Amino acid sequence: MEGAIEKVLLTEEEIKKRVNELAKEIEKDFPHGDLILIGVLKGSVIFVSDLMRALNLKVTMDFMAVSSYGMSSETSGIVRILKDLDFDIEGRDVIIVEDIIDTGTTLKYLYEYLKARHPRTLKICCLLDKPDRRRVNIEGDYVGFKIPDAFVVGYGLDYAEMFRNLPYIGILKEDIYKK
Ligand SMILES: O=P(O)(O)OC[C@H]1O[C@H](OP(=O)(O)OP(=O)(O)O)[C@H](O)[C@@H]1O
Ligand code: HPA
Ligand SMILES: [Mg+2]
Repeated sequence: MEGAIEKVLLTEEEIKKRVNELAKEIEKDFPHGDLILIGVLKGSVIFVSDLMRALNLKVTMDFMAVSSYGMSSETSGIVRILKDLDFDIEGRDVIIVEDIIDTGTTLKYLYEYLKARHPRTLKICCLLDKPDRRRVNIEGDYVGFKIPDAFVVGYGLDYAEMFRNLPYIGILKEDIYKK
């Protein structure tokens, strides 16, 4: 697996430190807790599980499954909902937890979709942000790292479903996905 990585962009330690900082920012904004974290399957699974444990607050979690990349390294531009929420979010404080904002297509769609259910607040927490690639206007409220325009894997992020289990975030070698 390591042979497919061009360069380590963020080490396990750097990620851990930043996740703890993000948790502190969220605690400051929601001191009374009672938050719903919505993880976006599957990429955010590792991040949401670490973030949740770093939060010293009353929180619950739910998941949505959407897919726009499929087995490719380019977005299809079409977001499909594969699994909706299990719980009502009306009047609740909700944070969407994502691994990455790339073109913004996925989050823009999800944000509008969830906003229509009238949560009290709706925020976005994403570990990675690739601003150079943005196609639609959407920003994270809590952002871990701004990264350059390169296809990254690890810590939940995949290429063709692989590499999600790398403990760090690495840039994938171009010949892996340009074949
Ligand atoms: O800003 P965008 O260009 O929309 O890209 C970001 C989205 O793409 C990836 O999901 P993917 O569709 O690959 O599903 P996955 O989480 O199961 O890997 C990633 O996890 C984000 O959800
Ligand atoms: O750089 C990326 N890596 C993995 N999945 C992604 N989905 C959007 N951008 C990326
Ligand atoms: Mg993916």
